[in-house]
Amino acid sequence: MKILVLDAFSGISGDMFLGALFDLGLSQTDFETELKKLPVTGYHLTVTPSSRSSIQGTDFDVILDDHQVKDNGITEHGHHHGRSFATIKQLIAQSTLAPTVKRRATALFEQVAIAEGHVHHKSLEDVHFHEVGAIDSIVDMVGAAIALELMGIDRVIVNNLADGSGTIEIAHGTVPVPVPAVMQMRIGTAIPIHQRFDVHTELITPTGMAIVKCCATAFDTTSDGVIERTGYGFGKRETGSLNALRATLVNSQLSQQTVNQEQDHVTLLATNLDDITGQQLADTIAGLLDRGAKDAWSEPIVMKKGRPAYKLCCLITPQQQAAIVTYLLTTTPAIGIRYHHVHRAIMDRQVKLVTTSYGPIHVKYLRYHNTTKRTLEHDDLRQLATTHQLTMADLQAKILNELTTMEQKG
Ligand SMILES: O=C([S-])c1cc(C(=O)S)c[n+]([C@@H]2O[C@H](COP(=O)(O)O)[C@@H](O)[C@H]2O)c1
Ligand code: NI
Repeated sequence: MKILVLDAFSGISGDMFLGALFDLGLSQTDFETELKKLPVTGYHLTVTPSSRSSIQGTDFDVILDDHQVKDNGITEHGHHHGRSFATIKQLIAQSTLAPTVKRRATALFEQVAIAEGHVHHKSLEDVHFHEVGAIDSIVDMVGAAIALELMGIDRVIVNNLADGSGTIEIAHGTVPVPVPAVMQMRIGTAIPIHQRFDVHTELITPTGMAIVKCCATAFDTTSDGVIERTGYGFGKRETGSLNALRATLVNSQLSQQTVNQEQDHVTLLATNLDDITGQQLADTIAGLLDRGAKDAWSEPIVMKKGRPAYKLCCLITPQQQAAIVTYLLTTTPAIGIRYHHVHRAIMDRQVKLVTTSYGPIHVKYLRYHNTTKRTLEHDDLRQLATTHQLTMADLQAKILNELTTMEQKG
């Protein structure tokens, strides 16, 4: 599973999010090919590597064509025109974008439209994105959904989310920070936001908040796995300190790689459930792994009165016990959780990205006293097998042979 961890110590905007994903390796060509599936013109994109505080990152910008800037939402008759939420929703629905991208992009627009509607006391149908803002918003929001899809992100975690303080001048006039649309989106959520009183401007824009609200599944948490890459997307505002969003790509399938001990102490939690749905069970297992469980699974059992049921289990550290028990008691029908402290014999693990003639592949090297093993990362193998039109078994044998030759050569 690929997890995107956003370190939002200087907030988040649509531009910062896309800048960070380009810095992580998102292809501009692939991104623009997808974006062109929407009939929107009058802009071009700039993706510029740059440096702030001596840190290399990426500046992303949507540049509007001249007539768009002059037009600024006013027709020659002096009337405001623009695209309504319904028009934009239809534009997305009628495109050839992937269904997951359509769903996510629409959800992002809906978040902003609902918030704007509340703040300005308009119905959802009456919320309009004025022409210039609409192009920028379409690129940022549809772009965010495209970027997550192209990068194969399964989960998003947001840490250290911060906003500034004071007031800013926008088209509406002087507004307080967090800006009204952001404040509105926070209603009904417990998304933790730290307000920085050293920064007297906006750090979280409405688009940034919509990305957080629609895409993030966990906040202020660590994620087990191998950190594959990290990147920085720069913000436009002068904040007096580094204005960047840091994005980190974590591969949780390669978790516990760097355990360098042969025995450890873990806690095994278990609960029997005869009233949980299959969907809830799968979500709970995903939620446990997301919260840092070393492993989580279910076992089919038969309970009293012949009831078919599931035993839900997970392995965690003793320090995680209180938080995970609370999670299970609040999100499942469980009314009690058994726990056991268990010892495990484990192999030393190290994961290396190895370049082979078939492409790069993660290899897990395992050792226990004199016993050694190595395994190839299944997802990488599947992807390379598709690329080279080989069966996975064939490709595995070829790559293992190549590794043996490499090792013999030293
Ligand atoms: O255009 C509108 S209606 C608008 C509303 C609000 C409210 O908080 S209400 C805020 N803003 C500001 O516009 C820029 C752009 O925001 P994006 O999310 O499109 O990047 C930003 O400074 C907002 O605070 C606009
Ligand atoms: Ni507004």
